[in-house]
Amino acid sequence: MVVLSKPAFDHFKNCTTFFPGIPLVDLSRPDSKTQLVKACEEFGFFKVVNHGVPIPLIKELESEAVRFFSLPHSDKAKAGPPDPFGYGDKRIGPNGDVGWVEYLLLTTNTHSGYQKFASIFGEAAENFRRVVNEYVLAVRRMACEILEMLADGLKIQPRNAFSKLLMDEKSDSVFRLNHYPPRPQAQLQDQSNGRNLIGFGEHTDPQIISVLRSNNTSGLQISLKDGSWIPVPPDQTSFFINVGDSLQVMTNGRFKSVRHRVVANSSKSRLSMIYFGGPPLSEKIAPLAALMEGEEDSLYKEFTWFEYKNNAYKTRLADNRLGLFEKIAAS
Ligand SMILES: C=C1C[C@]23C[C@@]1(O)CC[C@H]2[C@@]12CC[C@H](O)[C@@](C)(C(=O)O1)[C@H]2[C@@H]3C(=O)O
Ligand SMILES: O=C(O)CCC(=O)C(=O)O
Ligand SMILES: [Fe+2]
Repeated sequence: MVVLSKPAFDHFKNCTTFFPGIPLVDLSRPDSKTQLVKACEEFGFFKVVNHGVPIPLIKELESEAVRFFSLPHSDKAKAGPPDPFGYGDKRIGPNGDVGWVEYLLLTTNTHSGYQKFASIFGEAAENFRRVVNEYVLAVRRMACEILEMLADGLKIQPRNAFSKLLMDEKSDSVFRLNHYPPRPQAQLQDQSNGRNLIGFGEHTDPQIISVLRSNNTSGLQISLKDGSWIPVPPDQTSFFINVGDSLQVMTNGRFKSVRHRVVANSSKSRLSMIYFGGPPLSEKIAPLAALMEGEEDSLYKEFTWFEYKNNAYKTRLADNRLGLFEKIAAS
């Protein structure tokens, strides 16, 4: 007889639909575009292998991040508070969200995110900046390939309809390093309340696409349509891809932006690095005409990425940010 641990039992008890597992897409396979479309429609989330991002580059960035987060708190705090860029500790965003996490948030299209960093960390910042830049270029290339395969899979012309927004020199993309310290010993011992320590509260990402890589510590979970939470087994040599709110709108709801969160229940620290590929601020976010069938209406009112982002920063993490822009209000 198979005996499930309590968390595993609770997980299956709460699931009302059969979940076949996190979709895995091998980007080198000829049929990957079909699998990508299916994963974006069903979950808005999938894992990719054969991604072409060099493992030594990933490891180099990880070492830099570990070095930064190992500094005394008073040193790291000099690169904060986040405005929204810079070093942050526990507070996420401007509206009262907190998590068991410290982070560094950087913009990828100007050097402004590094300015306070550089003035504090001197030469060490230079190497850090070089590695972040190389890494961001590599993951952006992969994100663009995925977006082009998705355009092919959806039979959209031109195939760079999505990816050109990330390649635009004014693309408003963001890069984030999250460090979740090990759960405090006292809470590890107190298993009786069974409560999760929230590392990063549930939310959807506002941008087009997010590319996440973590070390081998678990914690990330995605929400299925029935509201159940599925743990994502970590894999440090693969990437996890999220559909963001903007891609949901551009596909008129065909692709779903996935709700996700991080629980920090581990005795090991979790380190994640996420590239959020966004459009230029002036870009109009609307369903692509090539995708609209027959008399199909847009599910969303028109807005620019500037308007969406501006509103996002007035919301709490768990809020449904797309609700305000839906033509028929969400129930
Ligand atoms: C609570 C917040 C943090 C966030 C801005 C917001 O007001 C709502 C969206 C949040 C989010 C989630 C995905 C990314 O981590 C992020 C950088 C983003 O673009 O939107 C964060 C924002 C943040 O941490 O500044
Ligand atoms: O750190 C993680 O694994 C995910 C964090 C996340 O979802 C985010 O920063 O938007
Ligand atoms: Fe996220």
